[in-house]
Parts: sequence; structure tokens; C-alpha cells
Amino acid sequence: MGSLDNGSARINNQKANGLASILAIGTALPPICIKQDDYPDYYFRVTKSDHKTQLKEKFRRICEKSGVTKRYTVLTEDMIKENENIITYKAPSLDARQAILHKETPKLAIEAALKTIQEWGQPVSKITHLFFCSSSGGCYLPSSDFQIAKALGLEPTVQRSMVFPHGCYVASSGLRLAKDIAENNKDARVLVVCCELMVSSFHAPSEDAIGMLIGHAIFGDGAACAIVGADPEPTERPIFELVKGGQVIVPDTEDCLGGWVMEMGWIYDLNKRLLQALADNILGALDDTLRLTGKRDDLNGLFYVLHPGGRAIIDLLEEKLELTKDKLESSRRVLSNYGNMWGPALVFTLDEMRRKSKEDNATTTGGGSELGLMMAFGPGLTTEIMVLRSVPL
Ligand SMILES: CC(=O)CC(=O)SCCNC(=O)CCNC(=O)[C@H](O)C(C)(C)COP(=O)(O)OP(=O)(O)OC[C@H]1O[C@@H](n2cnc3c(N)ncnc32)[C@H](O)[C@@H]1OP(=O)(O)O
Repeated sequence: MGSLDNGSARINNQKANGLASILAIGTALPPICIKQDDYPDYYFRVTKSDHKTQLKEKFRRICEKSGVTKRYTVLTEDMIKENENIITYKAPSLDARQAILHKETPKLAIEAALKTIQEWGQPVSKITHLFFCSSSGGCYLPSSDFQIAKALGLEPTVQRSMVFPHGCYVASSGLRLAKDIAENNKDARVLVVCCELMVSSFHAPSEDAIGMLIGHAIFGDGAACAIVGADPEPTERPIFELVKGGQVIVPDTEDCLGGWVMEMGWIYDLNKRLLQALADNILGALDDTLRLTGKRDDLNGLFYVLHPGGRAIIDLLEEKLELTKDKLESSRRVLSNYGNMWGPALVFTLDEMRRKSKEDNATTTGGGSELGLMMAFGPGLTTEIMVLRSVPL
């Protein structure tokens, strides 16, 4: 049996002097890539649903308007053949799905975490906390966080927590909690790991579940991580400072978006009312945060990291906030290249924002703006909003 050092000795209970920042980002994708143009044929073929011609045409129409051009998946046709209940609508298939998730979730998450640690460039022993943020990949004990900590060689005293299962805003919750930990514990370094695999909710198309048909048109697999800490060492390179984060629940909107784990796997409903609820409430939800930025009358003076929930959601935010076309480009690119990966999609968008800023020779990681808003939406309806400060490039 290995010996334990005293973890509390490594964590200084003094508060940090400054605000927390994201110090590194890393992403990972599964090997199978499917182009959106091919997806209706692929999806109806592998689910043995080609006879549902009208539904397939509807699915094709949705795919064409989705803003997605490709997405990645761990689910192979062999996995489906070995577990036919996965594609038999309403058949019990939770065991088969869980077996795949148990193996594939840590694998992809570890790949993203290793890239993040490599970019950070510090010894893994400096990681004091690990947050695993997921809706699909944590339903076993010990959970994915344990497997990730073990594979990365984190200290046995690393403080592990699960942020589970918040749907699409889970990464934002994880980053907000990491900020609180980092600012309240000098020298804390929090590894935030997000991973979602849609094998949890991959079903044959059904006329009774059009909300899930929408999900199949836009959702994809991915993993993304960030390291969060305050008072950076000279060898650490902050990417975005996390200025202030919070959550707002939009009252009486819980029927717009929901999910349940059943014997048939995860099912969910994406109701059309979601868009109207966001349209009616987004400005109110943002009001306090915008006041804090001092940019209430100059919304194009901010940069935006918006969870790419769907093409219509990005369009809606652009219209409601009266943003110029370039402002939500990072979200559109992530949606286009990978689909909506739930939690990881937000971290991919942070990564895309800094990548594009460098490519454009912008003066900051926020495309030239100093302050920005990170926004994610999910069941509740819950809105997670964080003010970010970019760093000079
Ligand atoms: C998981 C989480 O926690 C958080 C999340 O991010 S959840 C995901 C949130 N995203 C969404 O809900 C998707 C948002 N919607 C969109 O992006 C777009 O509406 C879309 C790409 C789905 C379709 O594009 P559009 O411009 O609205 O096209 P539109 O022609 O109106 O709709 C296409 C078809 O889909 C149907 N449709 C669209 N949204 C629907 C919905 N939510 N429920 C049922 N049907 C829907 C329309 O009725 C239409 O059907 P017909 O072609 O048979 O008439």
C-alpha cells in the first residue's frame, strides 16, 4: 500500500491575492468524424429506420438548418451491432450504454487533460483539485474522476468533486466553482475536466420524440479541460481572468428543456418554447452583469464566449443583444466543426476565441476587447454568466 502525505499541508488556507484565471486549455475528440451532409443517411441506416421516409426528410431539413457541418462520435457500428437494443426504440439498453461510457469517457477525458497539463507546463503534483463535469459519464463508482486522477498520476490527496448532471451549462458551473476554490485557497490549481458522449442518448428516430430528433441533428461527442488558479507564477500564462460568475434561473420554464435516465438510456426533450423563453428573458438575466462591465450601452465593446446550443440560439442572442456578425463567430465555428457537445462545447469556444484572436493578430485574447461575457444555458432554464477579462497578446 502506498503512503499518504498530508494533503492539507499542500493547500495553504490563506486566500489568494488576486482573481482566478484560466491558465491552460486542452481538447480532445473521438476518432470517428461524420459529415453533416452524410448524417441523415448514416443515422437512418444504422438505426434501421430507412423505411421512415417522411421522418428522414424532416431530419434532413433540420440537419440542413443546424449550422453543423460535422461532428465526432465514439459510437462505432460494431458497438451498435453488439448491442442492438441501443437502436430499438424504448428497449432496455442502459447496461450496454453504461459499459461503453465507463470505458470511453475516462479515455477521452484523459486525452484532453494530458494536452491541458502539457500546455500549462507545470508538474502534475501542483494540481490540488479535480472537478469532473459531465451529464453522461459519471454513473458508476468510483466515478470517472477517480480513473482520471489515477491515470494522470495526481497526488492521492487531490480534492475530487463531481459537477453532475447539469446538461449544457455544466462546464460553466465547474469553472465558477474552480474560481471560488482558487481564490479562497492560495496556491490551489484546479483541473476542470468536461466530457460528454452521446451514446448515452443515441436512439432510433421516433415520430413521438421530435425533440430528440433535434438533438440527434446537433449533438456531438467531445472532451475539454481547463486549469484554473490565482496569483500565476511567472512561468504560467493566463488566458482569461474569471472576473465574476453567477447563475440565474428563469422562473416557470422547466418544461422547455429536460432529461431523464431510463432503462432505455438518457432521454430528453428540447421544446420549441426554449427559444421564446430565452428571447423573453435573456436581457433581464444579463442586466446585473452588464451593469458590472460598464458596457450596458456598448454591447459590441465586449467579447462573447457563448455555449453553442444551436444555430437558432446563436442567432437569437445576436439579434437580442444587437451584436455585429463577428461577435459570436467562435460559437458558430465550434457548432459547425463539432456540434453541440454540451459542457465541453463551452471550453472549446474559449479555446477558439483565443486561437482566432491570435490568428487575427488581435491585441487581446478577447479579439481586441478587454472584457467579455461567457454564457451557457441549460435545464431549469438555468443561465450561467461569467464576466471574463482577456489578457494582452
Ligand atoms: C442539453 C442542454 O442542457 C442545453 C442545450 O444546449 S440543449 C440544445 C438547445 N438547442 C436547441 O434546442 C436547438 C435550437 N434550435 C435550432 O437551432 C433550430 O431551430 C433548428 C436547427 C433545430 C432548426 O432550424 P430552424 O431555422 O428553426 O428551422 P425550421 O424550419 O423552423 O425547423 C425545421 C423543422 O424542425 C422543427 N423543429 C424545430 N425546432 C423544434 C423543436 N424544438 N421541437 C420540435 N420540432 C422542432 C420545425 O417544426 C420544422 O419542422 P418541419 O420541417 O417539419 O416544418
